[in-house]
Amino acid sequence: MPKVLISDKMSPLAAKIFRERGVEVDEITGKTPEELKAIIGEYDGLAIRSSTKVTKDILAAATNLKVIGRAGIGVDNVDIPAASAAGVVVMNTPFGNSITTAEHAIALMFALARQLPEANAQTQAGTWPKNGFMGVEVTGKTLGLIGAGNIGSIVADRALGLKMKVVAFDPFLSADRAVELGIEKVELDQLLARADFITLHTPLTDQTRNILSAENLAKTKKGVRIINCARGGLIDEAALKELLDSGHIAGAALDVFVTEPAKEHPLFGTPNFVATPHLGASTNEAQVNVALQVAEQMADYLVSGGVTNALNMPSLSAEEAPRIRPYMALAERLGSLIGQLSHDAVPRISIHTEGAAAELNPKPIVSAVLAGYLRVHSDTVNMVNAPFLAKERGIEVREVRTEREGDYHTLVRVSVKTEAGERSVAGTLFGNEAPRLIELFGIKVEADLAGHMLYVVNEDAPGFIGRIGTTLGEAGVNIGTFHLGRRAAGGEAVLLLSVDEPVTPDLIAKVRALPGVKTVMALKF
Ligand SMILES: NC(=O)C1=CN([C@@H]2O[C@H](COP(=O)(O)OP(=O)(O)OC[C@H]3O[C@@H](n4cnc5c(N)ncnc54)[C@H](O)[C@@H]3O)[C@@H](O)[C@H]2O)C=CC1
Ligand SMILES: O=C(O)C(=O)COP(=O)(O)O
Repeated sequence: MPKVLISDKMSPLAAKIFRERGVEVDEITGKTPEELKAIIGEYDGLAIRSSTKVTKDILAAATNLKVIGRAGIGVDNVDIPAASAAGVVVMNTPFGNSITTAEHAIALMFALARQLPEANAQTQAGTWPKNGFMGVEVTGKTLGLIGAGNIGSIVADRALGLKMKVVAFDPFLSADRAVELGIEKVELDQLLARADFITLHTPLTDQTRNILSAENLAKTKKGVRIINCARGGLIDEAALKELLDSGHIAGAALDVFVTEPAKEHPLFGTPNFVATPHLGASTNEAQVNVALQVAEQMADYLVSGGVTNALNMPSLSAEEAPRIRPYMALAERLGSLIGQLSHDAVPRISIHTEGAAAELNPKPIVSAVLAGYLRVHSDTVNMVNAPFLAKERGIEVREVRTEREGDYHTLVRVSVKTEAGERSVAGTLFGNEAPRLIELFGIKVEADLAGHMLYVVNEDAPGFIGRIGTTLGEAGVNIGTFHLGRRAAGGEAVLLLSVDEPVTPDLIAKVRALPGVKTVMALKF
């Protein structure tokens, strides 16, 4: 039974779902990295929020780990390249807490506009500060959105409802989408110059880190109010403090900090500064959504191999899975075959799908080819880390699709670039599910690729088949299937035999000694 560790506070529904789906679950929160390292080796799955940091070091100790599930959106606390290299799928729940987080941004905007936290504190302290808190209306003001994805678009919708004007900087926002959202797409400098309120809704990446740098903060309109419910690290906190102190920035509300938990901070106590402890996603509704979703997704993967919302692997929906799985098996065997037959590193692998195969999502097929190819040289390769490893090894991966059918209703061809030129193998599915090799280096040969096999290239000449049968018989090796192909009568011929036991070096030597044999190799699928 697969076993999952929930290492951050999560709705009890997550554990309930895991158990219902036949997954054993432990809930152990608040561990230090060292403590987590000591126990992570026992688990197949790790369910987290933002507190657990899944570093390279933790992953190195996670010898059984197959999936990390983030009950939330941001995955900057997970070393995704290291997880990919270790073959661990990383999933998140991209929509479950977006409304809640957008609402928090709007709440913080009002908190700033009317200085609610300080007015509340002073009122309850008994000073009745009626004249101390002059606010601003949001109606008619310009809201500058940095990042107009899921959360940013919801914030925009709510802000338009509040009669604000919304301008957005997001290089990936299309003009059509901006029109659909009723917002104006602008460059960052324009946003900085025009916005009365600025709210951030991008992930933390190398491109977004410090997007509100000291230099950019200095370009903002005097009296601007800034809200960050996305990630610490997007704003230069020291520059923010200076500009709040100088009065250039009229207010700032941060839900997220460069270092969390932020138990002390130079900004604390600054007038017009509002802080919440990373509460963006903390509503009953959002936490139920993300807990249910993460547990379902992780259980799907651990129990049946379904992949949803993975950040380092192509998704495979429940509808797609039955159609695409036989292709993945075919693709993996073709990748493995060409890997076993090519001795040198290849600079390029091309995957060509034709006919019915070309209508499918190509990503799982490509990943399966690469996994089959690379696994020849490493036991730790799988569908998750194969594209990553191929990139690391400098292998260019090309994908070509031809929807028109050729000789076969459906076909997958894998070609590698070698010093001797392009070499390719091709296969099809019989009855839409049984993988069959149909072509090997330009020679038509129809074969199952399964179990232990012997691959022989020889000169096509009478008597050869008898001699090879005798050689194997004398060695006590039972032949399962026998497949033949040749370029032309009397030319080069290919023989693929499946045998019941591993092919020994001794048997290879005996076959190699037969007249007319050019190449002999043991293959394994
Ligand atoms: N405070 C909290 O508790 C929560 C924080 N978050 C944070 O909010 C972030 C955004 O979430 P979603 O809207 O769901 O993500 P999303 O992926 O739907 O949207 C992000 C947007 O940022 C844009 N973007 C990327 N690079 C950019 C750049 N250099 N400049 C401007 N825009 C850029 C993207 O094009 C995209 O439209 C998450 O990555 C997470 O870090 C999410 C949930 C809760
Ligand atoms: O979903 C996100 O990206 C969040 O930042 C929410 O974080 P949390 O799950 O509340 O620790």
